[in-house]
Amino acid sequence: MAKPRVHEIAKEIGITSKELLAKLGEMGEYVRGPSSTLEAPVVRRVREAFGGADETPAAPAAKKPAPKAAPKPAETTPAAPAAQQSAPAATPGTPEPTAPPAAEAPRPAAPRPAPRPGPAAPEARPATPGRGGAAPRPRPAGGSAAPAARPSATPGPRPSTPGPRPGGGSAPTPGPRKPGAPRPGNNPFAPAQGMGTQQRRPNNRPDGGQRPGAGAARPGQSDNRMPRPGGTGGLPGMPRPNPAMMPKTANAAIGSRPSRPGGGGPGRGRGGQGGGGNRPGGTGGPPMGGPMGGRGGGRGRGGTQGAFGRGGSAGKRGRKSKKQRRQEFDQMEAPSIGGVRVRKGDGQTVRLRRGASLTDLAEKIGVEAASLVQVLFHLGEMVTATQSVADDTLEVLGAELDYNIEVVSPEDEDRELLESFDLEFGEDIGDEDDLEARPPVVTVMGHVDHGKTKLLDALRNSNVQAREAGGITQAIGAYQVETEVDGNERKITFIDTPGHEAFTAMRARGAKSTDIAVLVVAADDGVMPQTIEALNHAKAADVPIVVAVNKVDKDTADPTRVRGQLSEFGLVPEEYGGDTQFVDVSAITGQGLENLLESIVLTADAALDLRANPDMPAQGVAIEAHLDKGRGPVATVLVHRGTLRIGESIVAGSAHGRVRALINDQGQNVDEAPPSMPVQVLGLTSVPGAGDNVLVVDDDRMARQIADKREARMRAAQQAKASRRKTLDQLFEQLEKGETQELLLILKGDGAGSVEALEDALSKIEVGEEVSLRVIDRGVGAITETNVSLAAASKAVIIGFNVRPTPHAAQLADRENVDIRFYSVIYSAIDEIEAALKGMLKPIYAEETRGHAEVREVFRSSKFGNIAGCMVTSGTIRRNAKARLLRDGVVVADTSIASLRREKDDATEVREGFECGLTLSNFNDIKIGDVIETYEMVEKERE
Ligand SMILES: Nc1nc2c(ncn2[C@@H]2O[C@H](COP(=O)(O)OP(=O)(O)OP(=O)(O)O)[C@@H](O)[C@H]2O)c(=O)[nH]1
Repeated sequence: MAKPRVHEIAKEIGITSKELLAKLGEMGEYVRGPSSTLEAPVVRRVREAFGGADETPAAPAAKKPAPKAAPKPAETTPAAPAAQQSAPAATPGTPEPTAPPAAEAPRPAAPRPAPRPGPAAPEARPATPGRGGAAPRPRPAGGSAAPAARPSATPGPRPSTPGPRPGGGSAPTPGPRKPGAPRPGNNPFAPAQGMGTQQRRPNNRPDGGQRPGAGAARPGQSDNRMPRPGGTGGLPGMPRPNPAMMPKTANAAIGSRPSRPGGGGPGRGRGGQGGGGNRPGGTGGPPMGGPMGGRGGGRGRGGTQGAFGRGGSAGKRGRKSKKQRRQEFDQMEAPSIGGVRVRKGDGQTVRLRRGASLTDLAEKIGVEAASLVQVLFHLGEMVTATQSVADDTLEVLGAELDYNIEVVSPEDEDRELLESFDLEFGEDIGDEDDLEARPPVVTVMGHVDHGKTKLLDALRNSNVQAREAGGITQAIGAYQVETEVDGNERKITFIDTPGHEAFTAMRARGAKSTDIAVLVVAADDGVMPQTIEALNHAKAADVPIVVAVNKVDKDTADPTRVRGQLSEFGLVPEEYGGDTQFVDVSAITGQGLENLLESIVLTADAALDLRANPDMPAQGVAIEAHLDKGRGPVATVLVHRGTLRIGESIVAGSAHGRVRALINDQGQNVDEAPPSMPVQVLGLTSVPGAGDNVLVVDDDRMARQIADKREARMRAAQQAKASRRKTLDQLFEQLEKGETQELLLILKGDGAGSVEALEDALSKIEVGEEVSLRVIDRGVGAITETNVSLAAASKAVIIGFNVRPTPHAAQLADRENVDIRFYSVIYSAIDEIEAALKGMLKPIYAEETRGHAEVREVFRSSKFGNIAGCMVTSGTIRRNAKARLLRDGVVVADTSIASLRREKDDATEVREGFECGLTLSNFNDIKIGDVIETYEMVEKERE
């Protein structure tokens, strides 16, 4: 059963393999090489073509039309030839998709290319009919052909495929395809017609893939289809009339595109129906309503097969599963939102990360991202498919489509991220026995001017520990004081940033940095609005409150009143039977400070279980961070659990690094920081944000990976925010104002010092108020992909000072068109950037009127809208020129000349005194008497 190979047949015929391959090519058979095998029908056709006897039994000589025809179709079905011819004929008319097959020349009408309806065509048709499929053939007409084709084709071919196919049905049918030259596969339309399919099937050729459309049609598969009973009749396609299919998704929606010439022919009209319409081949299909239409239409060439397959046989190809079909059907019935058809959901929950794009959503709900873009557009927002979209926008869109969009919170997302590294943040490892008491962390809040800062200073200065150590307290964002309670030395950590805003901002970032709130109320002023606000913030965070009634040294102080006032807000003093500690203090005299410390400790003991496992990789929160000259990024970390040590790899938000040094609140270097101890951490590669969580991980690599992922996520979230902010209105506003231009820079240097120095120097550049410079990121080390992505997203320029980009970063920069400038001398960097800034000074433009035209007539055109018949009354009117439409001297529209005609010809310019016809971009409401004024914005020299 071995199939003959090309070189064998070539030898048999007496030609070279190359010649035979060329001939096969002409016949539309794409065979890979001399050792490729050939299917029997092909062999037969080849022999015929070379005057040999047709050995194939199946192929009834009769059918085969002329030698010419013989070739192609044969592939598949020997018998088919004749039939196919018909098909081909039809094809001719149609445009050729791929057309490689052109070669088929032999076929009547030079298959594909030629639209010409070969004489053969007609004949062919007839043939088809016979097969049952006849009717369909309508193709001849060309467009309509499609439909017809399919049916016929299908039917015909299949049956014919006697040989190969089992039930081929009309086994005898000579190779239908042949004739028409344009084998289905080759024929662009084929898909629609179904011819293609068949052919493919028939062709079991190994090389099937080569066929244009054929790829899919594996021989075997084809066969399968054929056999199908239903299919056989030739109406294979017909059966499936399933309209649903036609409308393939996207196409369906749009559906109406006019059909391509080829495909559409007659059927076109219908084309609209199915998405198929659009496709060349497809078009035809739909009309038929037939089965094929559906498929073909939707998938385009390749798809065709599937389409047919269905009808005929097995859907094995798998082109479309039932589910897919179902989807298509759904889609077809999908409601139209703003003219866009998008399949709706059923209230399902779809989880999306913050900053997800429409493409992400589209993937999850199985629709085209482009449709979502359109739907969103109709909902009033313009975003691209890949742009990050704001949470609420996603939710609104989801609601519109009947999906419950769940935007995964940053906290959840971060938890998932850490989990992927087998890390867990926020929990102590081990059991009860591993836990040890830790100092409470306190935040001081209260109304403005009630003495928060003063109190924090007083507490710090009263710090016994500091005094004894002789250290100088350092403002590192937090400090610890010691106090003796019941004979025990107890520590308390104060966060040095007073105010509930900072407290809440951190909390909003998921950082639980405070155990107890000290609410400062000036005794002379009493409870004030921000006192209540602070109170509410503390309550919301479920943090116990200690009230410091301050300024009791003042004559006007009335501590009792404060107690009474706060009682009304639920803070009842212990002395009144409540459970809130009130302490009278004076930040000035130091009165009551020790009592305050004691109350804090007692409250912590009474209300909280402040314990942590000190023997685990440290976890905490960055409460402050900045870029220090010389030391690089410095972060003050409050350790929550575990003990932070020098040399450990840490990740802090999207920053990472290895702990190079730890400095306590007295400026002393320490080797480790246990729970609740604030320390400055040196060694990070970038500056984390306040509130970022900090954790020690196994190694630098893991730290970097986590940091990079967080960075990417943050960027996406930022883009989402930014994108939301940029409405058209705002854009216009910006344009109109044109006041400021900003040069965004990302600085990368070989050391924190040089980066600092560069930033410093840059900040001193001044070229006027119109332009400014902003460093949006800086760092030490090579320019990374992260830097480039940020630059691309922000349209920033990267300055590399004695550093180079990594290979990947360089490639990305190329791709994204990111400008990277390298310097090794700080002054040349400054000079160049200064020049760049000057170059950004907006050019000055002035408007110059070019011409006027008066509307004398308005012609309505279904194709172009309203066309203004004008007389140019001054200057010239140029196509594409900016234009205003004035009505009674009032500007009704500011647009441009979309098209311009003089008489019946397109014109680029029409001068004064001539008549012209024109249309305006996006403006249709033209009336007689309107005046169209064209103008140009001309750049003027700056002085
Ligand atoms: N007499 C007296 N004055 C105080 C006391 N505490 C603070 N002050 C004064 O009150 C004023 C405000 O004190 P701050 O510590 O700046 O108050 P704050 O609450 O931090 O103010 P903001 O930072 O503006 O919210 C300053 O002039 C302090 O000197 C105190 O106990 N007694």
